[in-house]
Amino acid sequence: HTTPAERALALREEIAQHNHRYYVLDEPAIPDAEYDRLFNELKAIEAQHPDLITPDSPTQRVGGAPAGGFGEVQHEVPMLSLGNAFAEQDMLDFDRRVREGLDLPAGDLFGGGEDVEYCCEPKLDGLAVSLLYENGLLVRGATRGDGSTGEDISSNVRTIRNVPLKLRGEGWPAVLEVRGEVFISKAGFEALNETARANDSKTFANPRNAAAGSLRQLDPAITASRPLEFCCYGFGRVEGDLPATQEGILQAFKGWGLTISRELKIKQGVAGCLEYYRDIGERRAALDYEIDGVVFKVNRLDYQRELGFRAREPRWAIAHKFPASEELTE
Ligand SMILES: Cc1c[n+]2nc(N)[nH]c2nc1OC(C)C
Repeated sequence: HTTPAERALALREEIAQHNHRYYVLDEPAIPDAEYDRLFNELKAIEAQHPDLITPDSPTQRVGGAPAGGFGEVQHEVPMLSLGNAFAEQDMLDFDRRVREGLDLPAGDLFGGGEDVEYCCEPKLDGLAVSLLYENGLLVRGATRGDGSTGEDISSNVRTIRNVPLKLRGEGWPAVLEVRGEVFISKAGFEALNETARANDSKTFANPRNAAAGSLRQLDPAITASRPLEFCCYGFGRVEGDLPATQEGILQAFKGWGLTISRELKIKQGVAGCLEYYRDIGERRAALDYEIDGVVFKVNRLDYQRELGFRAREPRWAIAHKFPASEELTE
């Protein structure tokens, strides 16, 4: 015999597992009807015993609109933008500055220089967002804003289905601020505009605008109706330990139920970065999300700290952008 509290806990865990499989792994294990039955059973128990409702319950994804608009959030660790590389020479200069900044031997025509290891991934064309987890629970979401002050969009980020309300597994820091991109896929964007046309309401110019417009709705139920997704790319405030490399941190995030880029790769030296840039450039049209470049980050965290940030952007990271596309938006 299980008590309502035990049954509610078991259902929360089982539903969280199915959410992870469906929205993060894209490998559902049960038909939607079975999922709905579990969800409705939990809603019924919570209706009879409201004291059993917890913030990480899947029934709490779509809350009420924040009274009086979005509050402000001060970013303890500024959310800076990236420096850009446009031509190959810009990448060579970036890598040289990195190696000089780390006092690594430059080598000569006959080699001998030590390659810096870079963590590479596509630069999603969405909206930078910060998610704050305390003791594994999602407690706040915020936009980048001007990098120091953003908007509190906690009730809206909770509706993004691949954002875990509670981190999975164990070993996560007591305080973990995850940073990443909120975006809408190309397929999600087409479907959204198809629906807008059918309802004679306004269509969106591009997926980035659609994501921004959807995130800044005061009513979370509207946000919840939009096909928003989140992909992590970094971190901000941390109280506790993280792995010693960019790639190790992102793999840890994946183990905690967060989504990272499937295109994440480690490359050696600037030659490896240019190879990655060409490869993603060739496959760009086939990706199901819009990107405006690729991002290279020095993989070792001790090197990142040693290089630090220039006035407004890190010395240890750069976005290598694709030429702006001339074709008109639809
Ligand atoms: C602004 C930004 C944007 N992006 N996008 C990716 N993929 N990585 C990444 N890193 C960023 O900033 C780093 C300094 C963490």
